[in-house]
Amino acid sequence: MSSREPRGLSLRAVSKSFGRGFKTVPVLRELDLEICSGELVTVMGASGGGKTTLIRIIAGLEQPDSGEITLDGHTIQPGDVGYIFQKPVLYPYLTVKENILFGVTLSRFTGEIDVDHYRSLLSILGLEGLEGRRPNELSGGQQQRVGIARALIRKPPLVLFDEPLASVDEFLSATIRDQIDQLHARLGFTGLFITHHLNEAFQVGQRVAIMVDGAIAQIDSPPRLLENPKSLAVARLVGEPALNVWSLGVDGDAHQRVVAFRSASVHYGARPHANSAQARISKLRPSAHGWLLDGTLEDEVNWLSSSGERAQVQAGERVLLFSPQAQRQESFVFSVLPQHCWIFSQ
Ligand SMILES: Nc1ncnc2c1ncn2[C@@H]1O[C@H](COP(=O)(O)OP(=O)(O)OP(=O)(O)O)[C@@H](O)[C@H]1O
Repeated sequence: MSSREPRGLSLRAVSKSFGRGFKTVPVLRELDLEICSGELVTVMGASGGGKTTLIRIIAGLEQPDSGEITLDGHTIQPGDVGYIFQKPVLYPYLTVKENILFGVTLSRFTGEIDVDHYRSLLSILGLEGLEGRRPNELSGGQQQRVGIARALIRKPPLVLFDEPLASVDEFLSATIRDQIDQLHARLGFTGLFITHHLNEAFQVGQRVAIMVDGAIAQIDSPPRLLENPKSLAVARLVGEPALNVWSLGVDGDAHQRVVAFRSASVHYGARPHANSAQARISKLRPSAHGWLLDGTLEDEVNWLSSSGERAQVQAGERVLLFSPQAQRQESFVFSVLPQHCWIFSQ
């Protein structure tokens, strides 16, 4: 491999549509993604957005219509990939040990069984003592961990996780996430973990790729995604606590402009400030993460950047939102923390 060839997983302009003629549905649209060698990245996106299609294509289970996919500069071979399915696919008549070792004993992957590696997988995944059981004698979470051990037994350089925690509760999910992190630190594989849960996306791996309309809209660390989403679609997907989106009308280029802010950043009882924008609240709706506010801005001057494009409200600047009740109850005033407030043109 020449020094100019990329290390890690590289996807360039990968496209995929399903169906034919008028019924063609584009699922991936010239998707680009670069993952460093040894990095674990989560891909988060809405349900039905194409995440499973993406990793099936990387694994060679589905063919792309166009685009290029390489691992460390080479075409990916079946033996390069460990695949963890949403629902573990275990052989019902084989024991836990036989299921885990199945891949090593297959003739095309013939190799020595690394007993130390096998033992460390059992230990990290909490499967010790269960080796003689069959899948129907295991809980769903234990079956999923057997599936993870089976995918990792050959130490593949690339590991693909297809929403493996979708059907376990949050407590167990947190335990398995921690085990996946330990395995990644120990084995150093390049990994892609797909999910539509924000918690999972933020707690597994180093960076999160946000998938919107069949492409990666932004790839960043969790704090950067929270503080500086590049578009309204990204802000909505990382929008727990709930995101309020208000129209600011149309700009000079006929783009719709909106201001978006998180409910959790709304504070009550703040004092008016010289650098404030005012708004009337027309409706308050409760959500699990705070109030969702419908309203109209009365003074938007301080919300605009000098270029008139998307801007984050300046640090130290206060944005005040007055509720209709304020006229009757003088102290009913909201303020929004500026670092959780953005302007988008779309
Ligand atoms: N083999 C197929 N034939 C036709 N359409 C398909 C096929 N596989 C997937 N699709 C469609 O492609 C779209 C993306 O599906 P995909 O399973 O990749 O999404 P996803 O993001 O993984 O969803 P989820 O999070 O709900 O699992 C869906 O509209 C789905 O119906």
